[in-house]
This record gives sequence, C-alpha cells and structure tokens, in this order.
Amino acid sequence: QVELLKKVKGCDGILCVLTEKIDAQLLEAAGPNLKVVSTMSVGFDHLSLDELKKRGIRVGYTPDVLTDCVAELTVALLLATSRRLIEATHEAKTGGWGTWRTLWLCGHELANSTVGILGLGRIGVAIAERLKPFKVKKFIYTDVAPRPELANMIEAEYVSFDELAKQSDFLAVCCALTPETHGICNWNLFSKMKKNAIFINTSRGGVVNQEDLYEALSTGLIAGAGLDVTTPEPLPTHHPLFTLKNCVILPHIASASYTTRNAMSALAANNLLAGLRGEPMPKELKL
Ligand SMILES: O=C(O)C(=O)CO
Repeated sequence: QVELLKKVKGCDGILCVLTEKIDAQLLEAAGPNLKVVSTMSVGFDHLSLDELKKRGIRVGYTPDVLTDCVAELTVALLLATSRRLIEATHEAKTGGWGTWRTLWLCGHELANSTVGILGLGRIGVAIAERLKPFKVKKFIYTDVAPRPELANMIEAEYVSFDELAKQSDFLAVCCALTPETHGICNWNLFSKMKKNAIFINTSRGGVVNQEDLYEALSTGLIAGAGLDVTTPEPLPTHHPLFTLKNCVILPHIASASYTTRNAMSALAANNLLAGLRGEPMPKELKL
C-alpha cells in the first residue's frame, strides 16, 4: 500500500486486486488524471465507492467468470469440513489410525439435509446446483429481500435470518461485505444454529465475528466451520481458530484455478482499457 501510494501519482488508470485499499487517501495521491479503477475481483469492499463516484471515476470488476470456480471450492470446503477430511489425513499420517472403529471420525452428511444460503446471488445458486445431486432435502435462503428469479432456479425457499439459523444443517455465506453485513455472523446467529450445523464462508472474513465463532466451535454449539476468508488475511498462525480441529481454514483460494484467474485478469484488463478509452466496459460497476 505504501508503494502504491508513492507510485500512483498521475496515473490514468489503476488495475488492482482485493488486497489494495482504494480509498480517499489513494485517490488523492493519484490526482485528477485518474479515470478508471479496475479490480481483478468480484468483491469490491476494498473500494470506497462514494469517493470514486464523487470524483467521476469509473469502476470495473470481474463477476461471472469466477462463479463456477468459487462454487466448486465452496463444495470442496464444505465436504472437507463436514466429513473431517483434514483431521482424517492427519490421523492417517501420524499414527492415529488404529483398528476400524464405529464412531471414529464420523461427520455429517448432505443427504436429507437442509442447506441455507446467506445472501443469494450467482455464487449461491451455483453452490446449490452442485449440492443438489448430494440429495439435499431443502434449500433455504435469506437476503435483504426475496430474489424469486434466482431462488426458482434452485427451488429455494425464502426465510428470515432467524429461521435460516434454526433450520440449516449447512449454512453457506455468500453475501457481499457491506456495512449491513459486517459481523452479522455472530453469537446471535451461532446460538440459534443446530448442534450438528456446519458453517461455511467463502465470501469475506468481515461478515464473521471470529471471537463468537471460536466460542461456538470450541463449546460445541455448532459442529464445524470451513473458512476460505478471515480477518485479517493472512490469519496469523497463532490465531486461536487454528487450534480447533473442527475449523478448516483455507488461504482465500476460492477463485484459484488457472482458467478462472486467467479469465479474471483478461476481464480486468479489458475493463481497464475500455474505461481509459471512454468506451462501455465489459463489466462495469454502476456507481
Ligand atoms: O473475486 C473476489 O472477490 C475474491 O475474493 C477472489 O476471487
């Protein structure tokens, strides 16, 4: 960020990734030449949209091209967490594997379950489509308002936030990080969840109150959590969440396939070029 602040002066465009904060300070440092900011991400919580809008700076982002890849990783993380794969490989490698035992390393299965989606968008739909063949019984979701067009694609029922907490056997967080969603996965949510529930977050770490999640996981209030995103990133290796067997933590890799990262970079570059030329961007974020 310090380097960026130094070098941004006089730039006409910025191509950034999600770790770069594009805020008033950076925009001031860039100066009046700046016409376009193109982020190589679908998330845009690192951009101060008000500040960009005020200055008439156009914004490009990369929705759609990463949906399949993120949904796939979400399913992988969900299964790794619910079926305790990381614990299991560790046991196999380190001598914990004794004779076959009836309840050893038992987890929770998707068949006949209720899957809840917090924030139904493209990614939530793609996750549900992938989970359906695992014989999920019911999909439910909550959002600021019902989204019937998307929900119909996966036959998902709109429920309140509380009902989502109460009914979900698996809860996947798919919402954007905004002031409204900041910290919404907190004690209030976890305390209403089932004891067998698995919590999965591949959106942004900021939606989760990590102290509350630690408490919920360590006291057995919920069964497990799979996180691809944390606060901060990287999560310090001494963080308490790393001590829990029922918490699987990945280093923000949901969109990390060669195909998807290539598509994201091409889209980000094309957004930037179109913005600089004053042409319509392939994917512009309307401010
Ligand atoms: O695109 C995003 O917003 C990510 O988090 C990484 O792909």
